[in-house]
Amino acid sequence: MINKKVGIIGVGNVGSTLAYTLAHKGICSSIILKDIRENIVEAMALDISQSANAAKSHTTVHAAKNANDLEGCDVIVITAGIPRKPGMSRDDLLLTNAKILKSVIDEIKVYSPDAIIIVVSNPLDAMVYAALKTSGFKKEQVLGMAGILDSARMSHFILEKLGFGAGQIESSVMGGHGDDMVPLPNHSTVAGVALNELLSQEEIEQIIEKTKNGGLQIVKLLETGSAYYAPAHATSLMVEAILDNKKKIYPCSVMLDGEYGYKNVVAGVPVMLGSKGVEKIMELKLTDEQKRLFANSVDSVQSLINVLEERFF
Ligand SMILES: NC(=O)c1ccc[n+]([C@@H]2O[C@H](COP(=O)([O-])OP(=O)(O)OC[C@H]3O[C@@H](n4cnc5c(N)ncnc54)[C@H](O)[C@@H]3O)[C@@H](O)[C@H]2O)c1
Ligand SMILES: O=C(O)C[C@H](O)C(=O)O
Repeated sequence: MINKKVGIIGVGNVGSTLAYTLAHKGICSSIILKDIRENIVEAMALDISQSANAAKSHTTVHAAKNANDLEGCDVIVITAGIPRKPGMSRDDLLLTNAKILKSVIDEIKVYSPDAIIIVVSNPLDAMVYAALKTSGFKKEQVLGMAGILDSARMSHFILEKLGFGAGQIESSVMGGHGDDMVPLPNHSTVAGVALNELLSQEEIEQIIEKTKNGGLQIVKLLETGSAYYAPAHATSLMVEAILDNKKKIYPCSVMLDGEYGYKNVVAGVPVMLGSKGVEKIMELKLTDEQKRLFANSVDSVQSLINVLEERFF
């Protein structure tokens, strides 16, 4: 924890909630916030710093005045970009957010070339690819947050159906963070009990569909943007695992290099996180049907990458 610095670029709903969460967990010595909305980011930094002081946390929180305030970050989280609104898919954000991401990466390259980068902006997997490509950083150094969120949503829907098991549900979701993500019921348990011993196949299918639509459900209700409490908490777990070299295994969006039979494409898979970032990719045993669904999801990410390659890079 000593002398660990976290940068958050994009201090809207997810970024500010993440800053608040990290400041209260006290897992880093300083947090630096950067956004194009200068007054807003200053207000956020003041408010979050004051709440950290109320909580007697030793984490300091500041707004970046200049890009060089990002110097020496151990981890930088990128949430800069626009969220979708009702009627939009995450993929509709592709070119707008890629442009924003590139400008952010240009600064990180100069001031924090050794930072581990966690991308949150959507469409997530394509943004991780864009961050890797524009930064030229090692593939271990750049990853995306989505799998922890999608798994938490699956746990929520399992709990909703069962009515018991709160805090004891382990769910697993792989693939791209899009409409064809791949929930894995056979790798999900309640206090170690297999899901199919607790729920019928039909109930499990309903949970899978609800999980895939979990983000959209909130977008429709909010009307002005997308979820942020669960995304921020999920990101804080990744930051913590990296800062504390915890070697925790979480589903994260990473560049595949032969794992699961794919190369040069990004998708969500279980990853060991430590101070070097992505320290290991774990290969789960998938059924033939899950392999087919994963291939489908990877294809969707690949088609976004193809658009970036043709129209952006
Ligand atoms: N990966 C996931 O699971 C996940 C979950 C939630 C949200 N998201 C995505 O995260 C992104 C942010 O969501 P949000 O709800 O916080 O949106 P938001 O609109 O509340 O915040 C985005 C912030 O980015 C800032 N910004 C824009 N351009 C910038 C730039 N060049 N430099 C610095 N800051 C810049 C904006 O000023 C704004 O404060 C969206 O793309 C959303 O789709 C992803
Ligand atoms: O749904 C969205 O657009 C935001 C995010 O990807 C989510 O899943 O909550």
